[in-house]
Amino acid sequence: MREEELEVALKVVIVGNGGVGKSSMIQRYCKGTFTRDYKKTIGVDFLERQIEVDGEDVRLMLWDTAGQEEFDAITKAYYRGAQACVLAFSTTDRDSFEAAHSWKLKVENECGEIPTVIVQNKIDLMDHSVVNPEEAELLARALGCKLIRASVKEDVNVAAVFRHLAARCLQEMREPREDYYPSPNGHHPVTISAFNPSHTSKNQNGTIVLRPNKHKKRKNVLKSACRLF
Ligand SMILES: Nc1nc2c(ncn2[C@@H]2O[C@H](COP(=O)(O)OP(=O)(O)OP(=O)(O)O)[C@@H](O)[C@H]2O)c(=O)[nH]1
Repeated sequence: MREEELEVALKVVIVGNGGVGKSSMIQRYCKGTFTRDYKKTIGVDFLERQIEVDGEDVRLMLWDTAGQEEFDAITKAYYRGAQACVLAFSTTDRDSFEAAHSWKLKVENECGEIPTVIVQNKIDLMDHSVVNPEEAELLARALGCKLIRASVKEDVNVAAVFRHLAARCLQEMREPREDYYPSPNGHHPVTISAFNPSHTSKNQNGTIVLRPNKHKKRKNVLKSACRLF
């Protein structure tokens, strides 16, 4: 298998206060549907979608986590092993905007620094906005993240969020290429996946599963994973 045939699987967590549109975003992106009903997420949910980025197949595994605090203890266990994060707040919910810092910290505590996009959702309701544009930009700058304004309802910029994250992750994976050690028999790994949390292993199909250690920076995780081969 040649290097350019690597398949990449990325675990992405979607976080943010209850009602900001996390489940809707994943449904929109993976199923192309939108519903006006609000059914709060209990614990976590999961959907996936395959896309092509820079000629590479990328499998995005999207973890929808409950925004309500009552589920905090359950959801944070599911952050582990995530390689990218969508941090969402709602245009019409001031609390959700102000909670962004603490969501960022919660994810950082479990995953270290991972590529994160801040999504200001519900921009179709801009007339009722409680967050001014400069504030949103300041927040993104303070957290060192890209800000994307989106409307899941109108399907504006939803795909852009996931495409951006996938591209960032691919870029990070390519960075340590000079440290990439081929296996003793000269074969390269078939698949790189970050689906499972903690440490690195190879499954029966020859798929390489990256299992980042808690608090470990992703780049280092990738480096050590590559060194195994
Ligand atoms: N107007 C508008 N409504 C939206 C948009 N996205 C989601 N909604 C609505 O917002 C409500 C909450 O959406 P959910 O996707 O359930 O929110 P959530 O963040 O998953 O909530 P929890 O499961 O409690 O964490 C639903 O009634 C959606 O229809 C949007 O872009 N515009």
